[in-house]
Amino acid sequence: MIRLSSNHSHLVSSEGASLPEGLEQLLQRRSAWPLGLPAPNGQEFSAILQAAACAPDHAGLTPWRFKFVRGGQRHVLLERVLSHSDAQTDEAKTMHGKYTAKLTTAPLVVVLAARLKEHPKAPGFEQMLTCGAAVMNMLNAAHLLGYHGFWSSTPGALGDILKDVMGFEEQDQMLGLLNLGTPAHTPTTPPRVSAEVFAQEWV
Ligand SMILES: Cc1cc2nc3c(=O)[nH]c(=O)nc-3n(C[C@H](O)[C@H](O)[C@H](O)COP(=O)(O)O)c2cc1C
Repeated sequence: MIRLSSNHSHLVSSEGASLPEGLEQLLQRRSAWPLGLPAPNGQEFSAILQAAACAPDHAGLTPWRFKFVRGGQRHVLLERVLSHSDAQTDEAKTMHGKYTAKLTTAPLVVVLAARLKEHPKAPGFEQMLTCGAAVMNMLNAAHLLGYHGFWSSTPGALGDILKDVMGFEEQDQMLGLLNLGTPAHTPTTPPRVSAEVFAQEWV
């Protein structure tokens, strides 16, 4: 059994034994930006994608949809995005630099979407939570493989443009980008919030 340590700063087993290595590793996960090479290789990325399928999924609806882009193809995608009619407004033009950074910094970019269905037992919000869990599983899988990830938004028109350019379906809701790769320097990050802030035993 896992419990809070006496100073509530970390988790220990009830016997005071150290945690399983996998959990110790999980507790070290941090996002990082910017990301560069190396990126997960094909086999590693397959495992990362498969981790999405381990998300809890009420009624087994598989409500997440991803399209990914890597290497030189990121620049092909960027060109299609920047030349899209929705990217020609004055407002959108001010975002071109941001779109460029978002799509071409990390070596592997997964474009995330939710494809929700009507279901009598699994309402849309549950399906959306499943999508979040699927992405979180991918972040954790990447971390366990020694890479870093960064989940980022698609500001302005970027989400809708990617939806169109990459061939998502009309009903898909864009959920941002999962960037994968390796930071140039190990990020220094603040400590995590203590579990007692958000979880109390009800007695
Ligand atoms: C859906 C979603 C979108 C996000 N978009 C951005 C973003 O565009 N820019 C940003 O700085 N952080 C964004 N974040 C937060 C980062 O992904 C990251 O969680 C944050 O920097 C904290 O790092 P940590 O994961 O190590 O706690 C987003 C998070 C989520 C869940």
